[in-house]
Amino acid sequence: MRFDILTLFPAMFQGPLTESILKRAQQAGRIEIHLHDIRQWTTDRHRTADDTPYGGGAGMVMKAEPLAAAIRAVRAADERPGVTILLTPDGELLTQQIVRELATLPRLLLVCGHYEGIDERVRETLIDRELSIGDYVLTGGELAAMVVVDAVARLVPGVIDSESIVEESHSDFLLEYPHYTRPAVWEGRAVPPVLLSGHHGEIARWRRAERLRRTLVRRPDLLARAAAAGVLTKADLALLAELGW
Ligand SMILES: CC(C)(C)c1cccc(C(=O)NCC2(NC(=O)c3cccc4nocc34)CCCCC2)c1
Repeated sequence: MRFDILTLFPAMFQGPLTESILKRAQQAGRIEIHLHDIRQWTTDRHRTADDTPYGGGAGMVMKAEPLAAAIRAVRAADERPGVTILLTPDGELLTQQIVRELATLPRLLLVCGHYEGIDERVRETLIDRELSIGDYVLTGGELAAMVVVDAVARLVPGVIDSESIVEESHSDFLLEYPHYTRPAVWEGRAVPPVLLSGHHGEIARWRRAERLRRTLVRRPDLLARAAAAGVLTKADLALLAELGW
């Protein structure tokens, strides 16, 4: 899978995309990540990629010409068809289901807004899909792009060993069970005995119950989505009924 990231600040991506899993995945050729500095497509002496907003007001807006030229040039750089996504607070909220869908594509182009945003006419003509990573104010779309790359890349075959990808579809909806490791007692706090019992069936049931209970308590909205998606088993529903759901 190929990721193309279009940004005014390519240096921001050093680190998250050059370390650990994403670095190894690139070295193994499972994914390609290409960074593109939108400024490369400016044509004036000052390499102007942003300008003052029509209608006045504070801040700057990213100009249409350089950005459109960048998108068109990057698209043409590889024959694989790609989806051009604008990271924006106005976008559809990113969920694991959307991540799964994106991970099936051969190519993603991620456009990062900065300053006050991009010229609307680029959104109308060259953006296929708009995604948001959440409801808070950011200084740019770059971190959002990194989140998308991280979440999508880990689902690309061979990027992480399959057992650590929680394959069941309910992993899109249920929180994790609590994790413990040595020592068995830490500052007087013991590990739940079932986990030391060696009874793998009981351990699986305990973990499942913990996922359901925690999701019910902390994220009932996710539980509702799980139910709507039909990923809860009869046993789950019985247990949730016991918990008062
Ligand atoms: C109601 C709400 C969400 C708080 C809000 C309302 C109005 C503006 C913002 C905001 O943050 N504007 C700045 C801006 N943000 C983002 O790019 C961005 C933010 C959040 C999630 C994202 N996912 O992808 C991109 C995201 C970066 C600079 C270029 C203009 C966009 C936020």
